[in-house]
Amino acid sequence: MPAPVAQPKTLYDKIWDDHVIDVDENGLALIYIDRHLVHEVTSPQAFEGLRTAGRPVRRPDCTLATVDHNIPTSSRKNFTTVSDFVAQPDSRAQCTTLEENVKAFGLTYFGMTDRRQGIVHVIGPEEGFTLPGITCVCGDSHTSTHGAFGSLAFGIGTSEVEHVLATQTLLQKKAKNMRVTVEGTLNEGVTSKDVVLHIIGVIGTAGGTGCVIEFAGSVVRGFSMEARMSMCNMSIEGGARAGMIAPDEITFNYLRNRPLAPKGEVWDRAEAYWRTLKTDEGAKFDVEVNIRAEDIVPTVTWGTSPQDVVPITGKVPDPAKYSDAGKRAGVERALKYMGLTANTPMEEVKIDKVFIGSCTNSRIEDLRSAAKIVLSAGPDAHVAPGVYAMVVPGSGLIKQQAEAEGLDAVFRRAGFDWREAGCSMCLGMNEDQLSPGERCASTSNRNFEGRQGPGGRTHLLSPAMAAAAALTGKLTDVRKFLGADAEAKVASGPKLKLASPIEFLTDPVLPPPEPAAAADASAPVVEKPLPNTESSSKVAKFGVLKGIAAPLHIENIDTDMITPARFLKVLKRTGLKNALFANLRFGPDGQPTDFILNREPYTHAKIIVCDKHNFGCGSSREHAPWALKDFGIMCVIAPSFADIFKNNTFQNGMLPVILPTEQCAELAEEAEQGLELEVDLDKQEVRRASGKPAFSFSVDPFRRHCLLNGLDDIALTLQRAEKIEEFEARRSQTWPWLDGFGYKGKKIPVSAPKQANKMDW
Ligand SMILES: CC(C)[C@H](C(=O)O)[C@@H](O)C(=O)O
Ligand code: SF4
Repeated sequence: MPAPVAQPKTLYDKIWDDHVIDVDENGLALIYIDRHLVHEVTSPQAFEGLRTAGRPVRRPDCTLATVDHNIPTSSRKNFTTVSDFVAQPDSRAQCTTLEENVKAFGLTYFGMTDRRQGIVHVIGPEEGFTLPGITCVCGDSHTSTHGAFGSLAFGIGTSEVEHVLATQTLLQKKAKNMRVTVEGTLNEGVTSKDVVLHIIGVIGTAGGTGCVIEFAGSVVRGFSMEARMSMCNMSIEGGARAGMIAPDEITFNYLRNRPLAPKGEVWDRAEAYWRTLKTDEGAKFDVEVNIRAEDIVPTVTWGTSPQDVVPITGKVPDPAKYSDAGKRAGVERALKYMGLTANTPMEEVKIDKVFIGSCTNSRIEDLRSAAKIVLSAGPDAHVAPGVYAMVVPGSGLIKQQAEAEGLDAVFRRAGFDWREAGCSMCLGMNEDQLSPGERCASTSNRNFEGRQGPGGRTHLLSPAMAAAAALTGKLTDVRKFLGADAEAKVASGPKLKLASPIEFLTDPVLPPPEPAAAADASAPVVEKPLPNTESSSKVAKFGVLKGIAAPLHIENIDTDMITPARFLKVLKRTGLKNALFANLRFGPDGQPTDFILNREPYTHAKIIVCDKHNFGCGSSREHAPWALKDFGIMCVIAPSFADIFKNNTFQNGMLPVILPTEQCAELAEEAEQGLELEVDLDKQEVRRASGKPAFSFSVDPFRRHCLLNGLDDIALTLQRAEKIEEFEARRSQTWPWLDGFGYKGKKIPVSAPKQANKMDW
């Protein structure tokens, strides 16, 4: 008999197949996780869960933690301890809690006195912790960034963080394959940020829902790793949990000699494997999108969703031109929030602040490209009067490299504020925030209502465009700063010395730990690798839910809207009742508005019915379902959900129900009349008080089983310990470089040997 012909596979298929430990009859797979990044906001409840259940972290060698979201970006010159330095009590509590947890569980941690500290999605690649062919997760939606290395990287909620800490695995259904190909030649002034904003404008914020996107084509192949990271970073803004790019020479050159990348013979073996990681000829994609590079011009957003993009040469859209009433209402709402008038040329939009930073655009090339614009405006270039512009490098090492190159001096001389590494004004969990009504040109990734501070208005753009806006005081076509004249000014400006990042990655790396190494002695109870298979967290059973349903008619309800950033500073899963839709429910004076959940009978709502798509998009914050639950809402009915949010609701014993838009609209209408609904999970139907026929829905069989019986995922997974161990043995044989090694136990001082005089710590 002839041997069966192997089906051509996509890059995603290959990585997926290499990580499946076990699959059930419904296609739910248990997959192994190679790399886990941890930060202070989404981990406290997960560590608490481990403690309560007496479980250790299964693979400290594959886990890396840092603080980024909450920390101040002011000078650390007088830094002594986190407790002294972080003034805001809730932020401080999250930072010190992470410090206690990494100590107790024996994890590698880049804290605030470590120059490797930085945004979690910047430090992973920088250190070589992120590698091709791996699975990589973090309690953060922009984990998609790491897909730029040809890895399967995606954000998870806090319950899943706990699952990974305890088991180094996750339960996943395979996603669909989507390919976005960008071919042609890019126009002058167009960067990967413009490309990805353009793509999101084409596919929409739900375009990639349920998919893993592979970015392909000559334009993507020509991009540096930094540019690729900016693209994959924003896959989540296109609805896809993960985006990826096949590894190639550019990837290998970036990784070679990084502290945590394999070395010597192991590198050769790894590289040979990495070279097989590309989509086979003839492999099938469920969705294909083709983009012409020539169609892209420098791009900005005008509204409150990342899909609200427009070329900088364009105008604020006119709601009157939308025939669909729902779309028209959406545009009107966004323009009102943004304080914009229809048909205003984008270049006439004045700004108050500029933010150059975030996990999308805070890497060395981003800073270089912004600095080049400043230089191209000549020696007298200065931030426009009345504008405040800040530059926040993505990590301490990037800051150091930028200072060695002289970029900080370029920015400072022109009146930019040069800060310390962190998430900063991307989401304003620290002091770096917009005031109500302020308008910001921002290199970050989200322009949701209130994203950079309540009432703040965000326009997303590239670092070069942000620098141009800072100098003119309004959104500006960066091409005005390009050309021969500009080049001449750059050439006659201060001489910048291009440095290699490797010069700064000089910290010693420890050898791999012994195979069975457990967490250090101060860790709680760590005897056996998989000790507790008893159900620990008592998830309440979901049977029939009867009650008032609150109708919502908003498209793309994002998790920033459900739970604004200032409420993420909790250490528990509870206490979030007032966080729910806080910016809509309470006015600036703190008084309740007439938002639906403040009105009777909806103050007692147990269900939300939304008749618009993409409920729960954006951030992976599990605080969104926690806030809903605290309010008393255990079920959300909508035509579609963002993937991470949907998962997070299940993890909390809540039920997301998907029904066709017309049925949601019918239910919303009954909800408007104050009629109750009855959601029956066992029968999978929604019954109506109006007596009209019930609507049927379907839920993944495993999720349904867990909800009906109140089962805990972690305990169920730990029952498969033997299979996990078998996989790990095979993994050590086949991909030995994946058994982590690194800095554990070594504290690296902030001052660098070479640039000590240049540091501002
Ligand atoms: C805090 C975290 C859960 C969140 C995310 O998942 O994206 C944050 O990084 C954000 O950008 O909103
Ligand atoms: S999107 Fe912003 S807040 Fe979220 S990880 Fe990136 S920099 Fe931090």
